[in-house]
This record gives sequence, structure tokens and C-alpha cells, in this order.
Amino acid sequence: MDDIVTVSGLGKRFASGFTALRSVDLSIRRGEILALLGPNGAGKTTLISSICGLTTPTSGEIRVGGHDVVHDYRKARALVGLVPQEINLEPFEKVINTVRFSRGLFGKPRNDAYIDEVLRKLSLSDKRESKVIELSGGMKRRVLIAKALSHEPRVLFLDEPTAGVDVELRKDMWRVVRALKDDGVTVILTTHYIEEAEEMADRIAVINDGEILLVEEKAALMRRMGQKQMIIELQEDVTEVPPALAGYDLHRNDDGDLVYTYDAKADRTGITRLLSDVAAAGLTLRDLQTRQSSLEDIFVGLVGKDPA
Ligand SMILES: Nc1ncnc2c1ncn2[C@@H]1O[C@H](COP(=O)(O)OP(=O)(O)OP(=O)(O)O)[C@@H](O)[C@H]1O
Repeated sequence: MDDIVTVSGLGKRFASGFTALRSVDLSIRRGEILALLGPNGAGKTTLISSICGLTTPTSGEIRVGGHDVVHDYRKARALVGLVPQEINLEPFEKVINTVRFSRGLFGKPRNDAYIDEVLRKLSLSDKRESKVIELSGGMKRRVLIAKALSHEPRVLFLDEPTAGVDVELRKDMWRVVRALKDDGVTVILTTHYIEEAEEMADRIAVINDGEILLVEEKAALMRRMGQKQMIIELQEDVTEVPPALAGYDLHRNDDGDLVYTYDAKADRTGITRLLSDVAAAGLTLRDLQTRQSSLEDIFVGLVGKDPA
């Protein structure tokens, strides 16, 4: 797969003297969904604003479709669509005019067939003539996406597309994003929600304190960094980890089960010996379960704090 966006050595220092990005390198592959994950203030918005040509970098280079975003701004900008965090729509304007106007801003000739197709894909056809003020929050977010797609970009940035929206709407948004990918659009979404990255992304980039900590295939990342937990349910009530098992990485959970954390990739997981030591300690198994650690566990391990 070739790269549609390349970011090299990108630095951004604001006039205040604050450094928001430090020598960021990132390649975005054509047709992928990349989730950019990071805690508050990590630099996510600054990075996507720089790629979209809205923030001028202090150092480094960004190319979109081979065009330099600073020196060849118009060509690079025409290839990207940006769905901002905030809903910034004209409340009394009709949906169709909002989207048409946005296309006009890019100097593209009017093309109602294309706009109608965008509205149809976003399930907005029956709101075509409605005023923005009459729409629900979820519909307004769809209009933001329609606006961002109005000039036929190949790369779509969604900045926190589901911040503060309910579960139903979030799932709805995920369906929309998947459909865009099916149409060949490259999608980059920034999110606080690990669940969102886990659900949607082909690859995950983690940014913290202005630096990219890693970029990796989601599945490989989870395999590489994932630990497993084995939950040992006992017939007996135990109030603490029995002293005979003190040598294992065990803790007691709220249900009174023993939880063993181990590296599923290790040559020796220690499970066999642990289970025989459980029996030797006079304890009887009721049930056993194992669980792969989630992306959230991995994130906390990397960044040292929760994403939100
Ligand atoms: N114009 C500006 N001047 C000075 N500092 C800024 C400016 N814009 C952003 N920052 C700072 O740069 C850092 C990165 O901000 P940015 O908005 O990129 O983070 P983020 O990862 O998108 O965070 P959030 O998840 O909270 O939106 C923050 O500490 C922010 O306060």
C-alpha cells in the first residue's frame, strides 16, 4: 500500500513558546483507517491541523498526495477534508446549501449529483431541505462530514468524531466511517476512546507530549504488547492470596477470584505449575477463564495515564 500523507521531522512551537510537536514522523497509507490516540494536550489536533495546512509548522515537511502542504497549499488542501471537533454550522442555512457552499470554497464547479450522493450515503437525503437548526446533534455531525466531503477529498480527518455523543450515535458514526473506507477514502481519526480505536482502526498511532510513541497495526500491537490474565474461581472463599502462592503474580479481584497475569508469548507461562500449587495448597477450582488485555491496558502501560 502506498502512502498518501507523509510527515517528516514535524515540529510546532507556538508563539507562547510552548512546543506542541517535537520532530514527528508519520506515514499514512492510502485507504487505511488510522486512529491517533493520545491523552488531552498530546498534540493530536495540532498534528492534524498542520497536515490540513491550518497551522504552520515550525520545522519539518508534510506532503499530501506528493504535494507540500506549505509550498503547494492549494493542491494539498484540495485532497483533504476535515471534520472539526466543534459543530460550527450556520443554524438557519439549509443542509443542501451548507454542503454546496463548502464545495464552492474549494473552487470546485457545482455538482449536485455528487452532493446528493454524499447526502444519501450519510442518510441525510430527507434532510436536504431542512435548516441546520432543525436537526438533532447526530444529524448535525453528519452534515459536518458531508461538508468535509463536499470537494471530493481523498483523505478525511475526523477530530474526536464522537466526543460527548451517546453510545447509539457513536456506533452510527462508526458505520459511516467504515462505509467511507469502503469507498476508498483514507480516514484518520483522533480519539480519547480506546474502544473506538480498537473497534475501527487498521493501525494505531499513539502520541504523547508532542511525540509519536508508536505506529503499529492494531492486531499486531495487541498481540505484541498484550498480556493475558487467567481468572481462577475457587470453591473456597479466600480473603487474600494464600501465602503458598505468594511467589506468583496474583491478586484477588472483587469477586474473590484469584487473577494471574502472564505473558502469553513467553516460553513458560507458569500456568501448569501454578495450578498444581493451587491444588497442593488445598484449594479446589470451580472454573477458569482467560482474558486478553485490551488496548486500554496497553495504552496505560505506554503512556502511564488514562487516555481521557
Ligand atoms: N495556539 C496555541 N498556543 C499555545 N499553545 C497551544 C495552542 N494550541 C494548542 N496549544 C497547546 O498545545 C498542546 C497540544 O494541543 P492539542 O490541541 O494539539 O492537543 P490534543 O492532543 O488535540 O488535545 P485534546 O485531546 O485535549 O484535544 C496543548 O498543551 C495546548 O494547550
